[in-house]
Amino acid sequence: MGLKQLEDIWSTVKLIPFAVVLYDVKKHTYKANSQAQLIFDLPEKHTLNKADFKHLKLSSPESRKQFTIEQLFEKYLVINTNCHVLLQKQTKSLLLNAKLAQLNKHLHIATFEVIEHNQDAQYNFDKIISKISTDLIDIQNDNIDTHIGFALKAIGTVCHADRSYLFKFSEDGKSMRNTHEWVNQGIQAFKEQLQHVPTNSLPYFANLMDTTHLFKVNDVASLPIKATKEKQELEREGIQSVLCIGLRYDKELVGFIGCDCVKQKREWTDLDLIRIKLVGEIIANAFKNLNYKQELQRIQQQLITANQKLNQLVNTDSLTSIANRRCFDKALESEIKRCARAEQPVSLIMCDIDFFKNYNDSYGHQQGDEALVKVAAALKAQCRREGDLTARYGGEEFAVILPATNEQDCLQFTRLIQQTIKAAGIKHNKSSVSEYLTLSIGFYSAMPDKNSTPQCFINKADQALYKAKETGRNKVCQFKPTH
Ligand SMILES: Nc1nc2c(ncn2[C@@H]2O[C@H](COP(=O)(O)OP(=O)(O)OP(=O)(O)O)[C@@H](O)[C@H]2O)c(=O)[nH]1
Repeated sequence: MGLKQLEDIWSTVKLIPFAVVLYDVKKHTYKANSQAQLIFDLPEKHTLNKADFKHLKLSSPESRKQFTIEQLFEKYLVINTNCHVLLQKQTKSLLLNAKLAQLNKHLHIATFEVIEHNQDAQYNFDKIISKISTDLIDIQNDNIDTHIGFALKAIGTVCHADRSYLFKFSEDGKSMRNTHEWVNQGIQAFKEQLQHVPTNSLPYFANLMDTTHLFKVNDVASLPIKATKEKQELEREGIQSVLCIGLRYDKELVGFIGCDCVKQKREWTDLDLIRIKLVGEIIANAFKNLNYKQELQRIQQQLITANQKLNQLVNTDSLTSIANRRCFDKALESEIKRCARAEQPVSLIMCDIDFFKNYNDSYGHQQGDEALVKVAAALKAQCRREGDLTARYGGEEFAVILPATNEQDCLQFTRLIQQTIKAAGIKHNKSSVSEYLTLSIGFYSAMPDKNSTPQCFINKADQALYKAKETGRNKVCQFKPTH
């Protein structure tokens, strides 16, 4: 082909109102009109070569496979004369609709139309998708609606729709409900009206959803006769084009995600389909995760409650509901250590009901039990400071741990115990010390050090209690070391 002929062709085709690139297969040279120079950042040269296109990153938006301008002409022309090309520049990316044609044996032509300016950060689809998936991965029940709202807005905007939404089918599949909706400015929302839509009121739609999980209508006006009900409903909502994709949960169809075009019709592209499907799958997965998470939380809570109950059970005396011996042993050990570190005294009181055998014999074992409950409650009521602990040590013997309490304060405390028991007025006609039930009390107060043991405290308080019993009962004795 002569140069003159080429220039003649170029002088015409460069005027096409799109970006135009001409490729001379034989010479491996290119021509680009001013729009193509602008879109591809090409130098304003009469003839270009491969090197002038080197900075371009071209890829297929579906497969992400990269190719050069040469490959676009040579390979893609054979496969497809009409394709989408993703052009990535340094700061932005553009989605182009490319149309390729062979003008003659040596001359190929490509026109490019920008169909999407992806540079707007908010709607860069990749960014949106990664944001939606990250947001929805660790979703909590209280913010799922916000994230779904964002995802619907994103997909609606990216697919140039006026409305996007989620629908859920009822358990029995007999009705559907619009759960989330995004509408573009000036577009009427229909969510409130679409809460209990019987599935059989849209049989054509329901059948397609069931079988293909897809309802794609580029022009509502051209819906077939068998879709009359759907056509009526879509026209009532002012919809010109609609695309709905089924959502599945454990292989079961649970709902669908969809986009409507109201202001103008849309030829839904494969890319629209891929994108809506992707967002739908992310949302369906989020619901799945949320369900798992809620179930897990419920089980965890049950375990925590069961554990708390168990803990309470193993540390509580079943008759008196105060701390049992096990709990006492743990508490005494830790209080001794804590007071040793804080250089504070610890007091241990041991109390034993006087003539309790006689009490049981006289009033019966059951009333004996009731007396034990009353004594336990009276002792517990005196323990008002944090760390104080009353425990049933065994049988009719009780112990009180008073951390950070010296011997004077402990003595005062034992007097209070005596008064409280007296005030309880539990009749005991078989006691030789009083007509009421009384306690013998022994205590030991000391400043613990790192070598102090619980056993040492127990032994000494016990010795004091023994002394109280030996020397008349209904009295308080303190352990004093003999020098
Ligand atoms: N009702 C009842 N009695 C109990 C319980 N645990 C121990 N006892 C009784 O408490 C009595 C304790 O008797 P002893 O150890 O002889 O002492 P005491 O009769 O209180 O005499 P002193 O301690 O010497 O004043 C026994 O008869 C036990 O059966 C209990 O849970 N319920």
